[in-house]
Amino acid sequence: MKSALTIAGSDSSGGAGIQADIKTMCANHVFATSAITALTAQNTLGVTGIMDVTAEFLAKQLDAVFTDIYPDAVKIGMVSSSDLIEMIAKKLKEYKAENIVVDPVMVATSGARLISEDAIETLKKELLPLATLITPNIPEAEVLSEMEITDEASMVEAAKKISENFGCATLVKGGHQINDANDLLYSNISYVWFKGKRINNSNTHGTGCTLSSAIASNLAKGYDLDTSVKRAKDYISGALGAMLDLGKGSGPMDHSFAIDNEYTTEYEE
Ligand SMILES: Nc1ncnc2c1ncn2[C@@H]1O[C@H](COP(=O)(O)OP(=O)(O)OP(=O)(O)O)[C@@H](O)[C@H]1O
Ligand SMILES: Cc1ncc(CO)c(N)n1
Repeated sequence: MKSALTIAGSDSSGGAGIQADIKTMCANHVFATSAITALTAQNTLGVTGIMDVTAEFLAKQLDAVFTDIYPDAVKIGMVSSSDLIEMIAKKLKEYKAENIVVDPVMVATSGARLISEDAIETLKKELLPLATLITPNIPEAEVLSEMEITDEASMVEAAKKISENFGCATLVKGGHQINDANDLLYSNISYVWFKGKRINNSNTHGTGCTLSSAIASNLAKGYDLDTSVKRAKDYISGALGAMLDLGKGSGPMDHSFAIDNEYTTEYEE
């Protein structure tokens, strides 16, 4: 069985972060290992507390995983401080990690800030150049490209800028669009749209974490980038379309849809 490592924060409500990543990897038939960057006290209404691990303890987790169950892909999510980002970059280089998907998490669905201002600079300098793929949502793509995104043409322009600046592929996610949910993949000087029908479901807690973990899972299984994004887009559409409604705010998605219905057949290896 292939394995994927998630380096991310814990979400006590189970909808985003490490918990979403592990559920997604499992449902995509990949063994999930983890290195936790922070604990968050969080539910569908918001984040009430964040406690970072130390860089030394993060390094211990990464050493434990890389020296034993070497990952076929790595997904990186919430990393709030510069010293943690620097440690991750150091370890990814040391262990020659491959298939690295970076979800540049900045703000939670509920609006809470999950990265410090100075850490954004470290992310750009140290981590993004190591990525195979970066998966910003529209506000994150605006920060990384230093331009405004107002339509599909500016999504393409921003994705191109990010790819050129950091030397990797970029998927600008369209979850924040008004009418559509179209994601744009820019890689090797060309681009492709992954068109999604917008699902009328306000329970979108953890969509970004889930999508990036599904992409990492498919890369771990050996699919090329385009196919991995296509399969991940199908997965997120299924998980959102299952219309789970838990909690008092923007609730989590249903990962068991992939186990319960014919979707399993498509994803069986
Ligand atoms: N209502 C929706 N209907 C269909 N697809 C959606 C919807 N909302 C988000 N998506 C899809 O979910 C994926 C994640 O996109 P989104 O832009 O929501 O990421 P994000 O903002 O990083 O997520 P998060 O809320 O976890 O931070 C994308 O593939 C996007 O197209
Ligand atoms: C731990 C964690 N990571 C990422 C997100 C982004 O959705 C979140 N809300 N919580």
